[in-house]
Amino acid sequence: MPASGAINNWRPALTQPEKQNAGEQTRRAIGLLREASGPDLHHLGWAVLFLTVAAGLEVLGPLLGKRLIDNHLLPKHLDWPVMALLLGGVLVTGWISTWVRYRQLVRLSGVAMRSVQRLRERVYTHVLKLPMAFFDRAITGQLVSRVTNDTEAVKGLYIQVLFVILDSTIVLLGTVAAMGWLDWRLMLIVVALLPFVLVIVWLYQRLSAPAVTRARQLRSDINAQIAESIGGMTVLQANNAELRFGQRFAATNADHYTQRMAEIRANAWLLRPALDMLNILLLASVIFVFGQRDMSAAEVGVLYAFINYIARVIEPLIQITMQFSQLQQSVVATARVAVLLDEAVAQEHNAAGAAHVRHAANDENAPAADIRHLDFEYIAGQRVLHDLSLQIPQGSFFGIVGHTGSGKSTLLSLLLRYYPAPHGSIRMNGMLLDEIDNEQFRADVGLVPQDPFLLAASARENIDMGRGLSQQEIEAAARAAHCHDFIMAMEDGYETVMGEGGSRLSSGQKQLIAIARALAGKPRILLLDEATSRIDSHTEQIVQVALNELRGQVTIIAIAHRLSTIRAADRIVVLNHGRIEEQGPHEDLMQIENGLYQRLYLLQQLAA
Ligand SMILES: Nc1ncnc2c1ncn2[C@@H]1O[C@H](COP(=O)(O)OP(=O)(O)OP(=O)(O)O)[C@@H](O)[C@H]1O
Repeated sequence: MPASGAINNWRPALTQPEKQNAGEQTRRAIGLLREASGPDLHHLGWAVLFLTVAAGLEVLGPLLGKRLIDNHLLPKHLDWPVMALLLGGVLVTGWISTWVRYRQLVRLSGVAMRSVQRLRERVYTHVLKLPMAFFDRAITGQLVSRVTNDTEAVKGLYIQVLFVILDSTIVLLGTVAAMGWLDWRLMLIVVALLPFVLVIVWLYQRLSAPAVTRARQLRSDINAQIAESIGGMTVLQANNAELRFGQRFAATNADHYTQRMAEIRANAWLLRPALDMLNILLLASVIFVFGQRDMSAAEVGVLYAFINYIARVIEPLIQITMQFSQLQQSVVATARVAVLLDEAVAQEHNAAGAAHVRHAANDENAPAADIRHLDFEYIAGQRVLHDLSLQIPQGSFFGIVGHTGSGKSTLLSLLLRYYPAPHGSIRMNGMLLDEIDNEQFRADVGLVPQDPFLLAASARENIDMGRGLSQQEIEAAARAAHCHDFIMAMEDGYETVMGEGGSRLSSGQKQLIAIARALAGKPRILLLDEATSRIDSHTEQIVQVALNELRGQVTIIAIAHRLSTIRAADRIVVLNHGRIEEQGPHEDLMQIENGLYQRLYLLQQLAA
C-alpha cells in the first residue's frame, strides 16, 4: 500500500504512450488488433486465399501476352480464335483479379469496422470503470479522442496492413516467381535492386516518424482545447479570454500544420522520387541486358513480360512503403488505446465471502460510518487529512463544515471509495469499505453531489438512472425530495425531457431531482456534498424539510457551506486543515467562545 494512501506516484499513462519505443508500440498494437478482431479471424484466412488467387491471375496476364507475341504475332501465325482467346485471357484475368481484390477489400473493411465497434465499446466500458484518481488528471478532450479517433485508427491498420500490405506482398512474391520462371538471371538482377527500396523506406521512416507522432499528439491537443473551451464557455467569455484562447489554439494548430508538412515533405522529396528513380533504373537494367543479348524472336515476349512485371514489382513496393506513414499513425494511435486499456480499473469489490459481508452489513448495532485514524494525501508529503476519527451512528444526521480546503470533500471521496483505502480504517455498517461488494455498497450509499449531473432525458429517467425502478418507487422518491409537484406541473409530467444538463430546470430543481435520484435507491446512508450551496433560501428550506423527514430512517452525512442546512443536525463536525477541530450539536458549538464554528456561523449571519 502506498504511504499514507498517497496517490502521488500515480500519473495517468494516458499522457505517456509516446514514451514507448516503436517496437513496444507495434507489439501492443498487434496484440490489441488480434483481440479486437477475435470473432472475425476466419475472414483473414479467406482474404489471404482470395488475394493469392487474385495475384496468381494478375501474374498470368503477362504470360498470356508473352505467348500471344511469341507464338502468334512475331511468327505471323494468325490463328484468330486462339489469339482472341489469349487476348481475352489477358483482359479477363486482369478484370477478375481486380474484382476478387475489391471483394477482399470489402471483406476486410467489414472486419475493420466490426473491430472498431468492439474496441470502442471496450474502451468506453473501461473508461467508465476507471478510478476517480484517473479523472483528476485526465484531460477530457484527450480521453474523447482515445475513444473516437484512436479506435478509428484500428480501421487504418486493417486496411493498410492487412489489405494493402498483404495484397502487395502476395503480388510481389507471385511476380518474382513468374520472372524467375521466365528468366532467372534477369529476375536476379531485378531482385538485387530491390533492397534499395528498404534503404529508401528506412530513410523515410527516420525522417518522418517524429513528425507523425508529434502531429497525432497535437491533434489530440486540438481536441482537448476545443472540448475545454466549449465546456467552460461561460467562464471563458466572462473573463474576456476569447483572444488568448484563440491564440493558443492557433499556435497548436500551426504546430500541427508544420508537423504534417514535414511528414508530407519527407514523402514528396524523398520517398516518391527515390522509388520512381528505382523503377527507371530497373527498366534500364533489363533493357540493357536485353540489348547485350542476341535477340531472338522468342526473347521479345520475355521482354514484354518483364516490362510488365517490373511495374508489378515496383508498384506493390511503392504501395507498401507509401502506407508506412498511415501505418505509423495507426500503430501510435492503437498503442495509445492499449495504454488506456492498461490503466488499472477501480478496485472491484466483489462479494468474496458474500455471506459474511451481508451479515456484517446488516449489523444494525454497528455505526453507519466508523472512521479511525484516517490519514490521506493526494500528493506525497502534502497531507490533507490527519488522524481523523469519527463514529456516525445509524439513522443520525451529521453535518460536516469547515473553511475551503479543510478536507470535507476529500473525506466524502474516501467514504465513496473514490480513492484507494488510505492509512487508518473506514467501516460502514460494521464492514471495512474494501470488503463491501459493489452492489451492496451502491445500494447502501446514495450521493447528492454539489453539481447535480442531469441527463438530457426525462425526469423519470433522471431519477431511475437505468435501475429499472417502478413508477411508484420513482414517485415516492420524488415526493420525499419534494420535487413531485414541480415535475407534475411540467407539460409531460415525469416524461418531460430535462434538456442537456437539465437546462430546463433551475439549480434548486436540479438539486431536488438529484436528491430524489439518491433516495430512489433506498440508501441506508445518504451523502450530500454541498447540495445547498447553489440554491436559493426557499429551495434550501425544502431540502431541510426533506432531510428532517428522512431523520431516523437514513443516516445523513451532509457537507455544507451554508450552515443553516445542517443547523438541525444531531452533530456537526468542524474540520480545520484536515483535523477535527470541534464537534457537537449546533447549540453546543455556539457555546464555544471564539470557536471556529461560532465564527463561521456569525460571519454567515452577518453576510445574510
Ligand atoms: N484531486 C486532488 N489532487 C490533489 N489535491 C487535492 C485534490 N482534491 C483536493 N485536493 C487538496 O486537498 C485539500 C482539501 O481539499 P477538499 O476539496 O477536500 O476541501 P474542501 O474542504 O472540500 O474545500 P471546499 O469547501 O472548497 O470544497 C485542498 O488543499 C486541495 O487543494
